[in-house]
Amino acid sequence: MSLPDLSRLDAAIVDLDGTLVDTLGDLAASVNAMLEELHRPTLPVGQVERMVGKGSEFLVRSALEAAGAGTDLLPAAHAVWARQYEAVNGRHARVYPGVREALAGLRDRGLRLACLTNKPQAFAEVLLDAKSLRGSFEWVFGGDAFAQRKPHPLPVELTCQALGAQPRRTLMIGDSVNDAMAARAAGCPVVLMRYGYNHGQPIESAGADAYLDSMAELLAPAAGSA
Ligand SMILES: O=C(O)COP(=O)(O)O
Ligand SMILES: [Mg+2]
Repeated sequence: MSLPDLSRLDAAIVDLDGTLVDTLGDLAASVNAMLEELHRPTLPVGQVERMVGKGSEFLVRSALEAAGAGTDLLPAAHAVWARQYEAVNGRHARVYPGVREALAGLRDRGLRLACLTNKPQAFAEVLLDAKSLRGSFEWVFGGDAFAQRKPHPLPVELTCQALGAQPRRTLMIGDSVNDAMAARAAGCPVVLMRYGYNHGQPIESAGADAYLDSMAELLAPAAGSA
């Protein structure tokens, strides 16, 4: 476990769901509203949690499978989910402790910041605005911004380019193995938050440089405080 030396970094790329904002309440509410509309059984929140992090198509497909529905419903179901999510986006969501402090501290130290999420771009922009986080980032890139999404390295490489930073000097901050795999393959150091969503798997096996309980630990690693 080695915490990054901020003086050796020019930029940071920050994941959204499970890293900046706890969005599980909105995601579960919208998935279950979709299933109800499709006359399917709803799912426990803990089950929905394991489906978060690989984008909305994966979320909807996994929910349909878990509810015993055929994936031939996928395009129509995704449209239903998107309408439901738009209606609740931000309502049950909360910014994790330490996030605002960490973003301000990273910016104060001269790091350029981008948010890179697998959440659809439009929903990401609305959520970040609603939580007064949009202004912290020079760029916001959603799961539909590029030809590939995390865990593919392409979105990380293109975000580094947008920030004008070399991958080895750009820290990925995430909560799941998708963030770690994308960062590693792009050549970025990576830290993962323990509080997020990792498909029901232990986060410590995700291959990060460090695992944190609060993003604020990046600013004062010795204190280890939130
Ligand atoms: O929409 C999702 O799957 C969540 O995406 P994120 O963890 O990359 O922000
Ligand atoms: Mg995430």
